[in-house]
Amino acid sequence: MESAYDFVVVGGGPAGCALAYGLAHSPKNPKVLLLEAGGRNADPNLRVDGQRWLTFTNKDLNWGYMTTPQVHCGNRELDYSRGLGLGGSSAINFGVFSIGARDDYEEWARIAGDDAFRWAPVQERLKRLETFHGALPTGIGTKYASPRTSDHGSSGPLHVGYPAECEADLVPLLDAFEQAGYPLNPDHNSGNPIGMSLLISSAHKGQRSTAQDLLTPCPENLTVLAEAPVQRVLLEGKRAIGVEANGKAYLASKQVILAAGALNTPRILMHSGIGPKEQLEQYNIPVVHDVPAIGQGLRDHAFCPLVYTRTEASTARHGFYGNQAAMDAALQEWKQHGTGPWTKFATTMGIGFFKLERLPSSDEFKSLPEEEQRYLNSETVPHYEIFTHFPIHWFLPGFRNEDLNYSCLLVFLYNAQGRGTVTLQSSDPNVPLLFDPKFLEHPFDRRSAIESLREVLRFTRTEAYAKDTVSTLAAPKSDSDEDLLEYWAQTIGSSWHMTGTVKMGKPGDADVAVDNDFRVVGVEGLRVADMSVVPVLPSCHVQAVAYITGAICAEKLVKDYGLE
Ligand SMILES: Cc1cc2nc3c(=O)[nH]c(=O)nc-3n(C[C@H](O)[C@H](O)[C@H](O)COP(=O)(O)OP(=O)(O)OC[C@H]3O[C@@H](n4cnc5c(N)ncnc54)[C@H](O)[C@@H]3O)c2cc1C
Repeated sequence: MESAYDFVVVGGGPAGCALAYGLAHSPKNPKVLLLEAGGRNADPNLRVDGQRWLTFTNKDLNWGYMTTPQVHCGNRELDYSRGLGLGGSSAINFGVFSIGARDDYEEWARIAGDDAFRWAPVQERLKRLETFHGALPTGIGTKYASPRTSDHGSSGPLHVGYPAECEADLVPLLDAFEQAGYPLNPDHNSGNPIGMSLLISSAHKGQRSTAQDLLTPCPENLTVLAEAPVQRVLLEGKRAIGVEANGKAYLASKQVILAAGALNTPRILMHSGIGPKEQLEQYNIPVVHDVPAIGQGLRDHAFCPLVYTRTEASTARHGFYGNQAAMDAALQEWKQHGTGPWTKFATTMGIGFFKLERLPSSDEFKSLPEEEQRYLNSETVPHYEIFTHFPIHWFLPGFRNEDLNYSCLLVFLYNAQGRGTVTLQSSDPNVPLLFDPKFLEHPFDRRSAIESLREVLRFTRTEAYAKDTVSTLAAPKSDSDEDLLEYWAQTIGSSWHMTGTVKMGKPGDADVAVDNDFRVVGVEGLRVADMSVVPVLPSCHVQAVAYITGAICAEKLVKDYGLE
């Protein structure tokens, strides 16, 4: 059978779209097919900036995954959402656009043995990806944000930046952090995220940006097929020749690249006979190549909330969220003009990345491998994150109208040392894998959780913050180790930053599934380019890393096939 395409890309998330974009726009115009399991996501009303927190509740746009019961989190099964449809998880995510620490990329380059992943070339690629809108929201001075033009792009397909307006209590809160000893950082996307910053979002002029924006306009040599869930890779011996989606074959003369995300790419590989031999045999899947690492290196960030009601004078949230008519009118305004309160409330917040002074002297830290200690001690790698203004009233069942003047601080647990798994549970390729992130299983993760929450509690008790607090809605009973850990266990959520299930590394390393050219070990013509391969857990909300992953893979393919 003749191949209609040079490249077949599976999955239309940030990585898949960046990859298809890079290939299709290369000078020799190769024929590229992008297959996406979900729909086209064409409805502009899914892009309301202030409603970015709710899109994932739309069942048609979400694979609807849950974790297995988390042993260290009260055996709770946690939401493990993944985006379904063009844009992938970027179409349902919360719009935080953060790129991480330059030392993350230096570490990636070290692990992979390839300078392509170092910070300097990565920053140049990020600049090509974005159009950064750096005008500050009304009332925000350059003290709070002053990004340098040289750190940002001005003509990429993804529009990111600050909104035109922000909530009344944002500046006072940033001031409170500064007064409490947390330094301000003028730009969390400069390569050094340490400090408290004004959030940059994947949104512009009240409208969310998603990976779909990379496909618009769509070049003639790129074919995008929606509603095409791929079940397996088609192989001749150990060479990939195409993929099968709902009984139809799509052949690639050059390469098949899987970009179905960290939870679904391993599923396609395993059902193609590529993965841990014992698991495949247990489900009667003929083994093509035994790759024990596939599905073994799952990492993720987790978070927990602190919530306080605040004085009426300090926030305007009740007046908006407590008034359905005001929200409906605001939606009409957004639909007609793209402006109004839905472009202001919960569209920018404070985002802070910090070191924990006490962590490096803990036994749990000192027990880590030396390389990991060195990485965690490097200048730009934070130990935890604080995120302000999260609209938690939408997520806490029974949240009372009268409590809507509140402040919510999220504490994010970084650098998880636990390694979770994604494993087969059926021989049917349409059945999801089992997802076990093993939250709080590793002693370091528990120590880090305790110390970060203790630190944020300390902040809430400082005069600068506490003066506007009326009552506590959600917080640990005390700051003893036991109470802090128990609070994490009862309130923990995934940040949906799943990473590392088809890990990249140097061939021969036991935990490696792809080499630094994204090639699946032991199989020809097959690459993986999405968050599955990333061998570090980046110090950020990771969509930017997914875009970069797709972009780097495209660059390497363009070079390999002489498409420049
Ligand atoms: C609720 C939520 C909130 C988040 N918030 C943020 C945030 O604020 N900021 C941030 O940076 N990150 C956030 N993330 C994470 C971020 O969106 C993801 O890390 C990123 O989108 C991953 O990109 P990816 O390309 O690897 O995979 P995905 O975005 O998951 O894309 C994979 C694509 O492949 C498709 N696919 C899967 N299986 C198949 C198949 N068999 N055949 C064909 N297609 C298939 C999927 O439908 C999907 O479109 C959030 C994620 C979620 C779910």
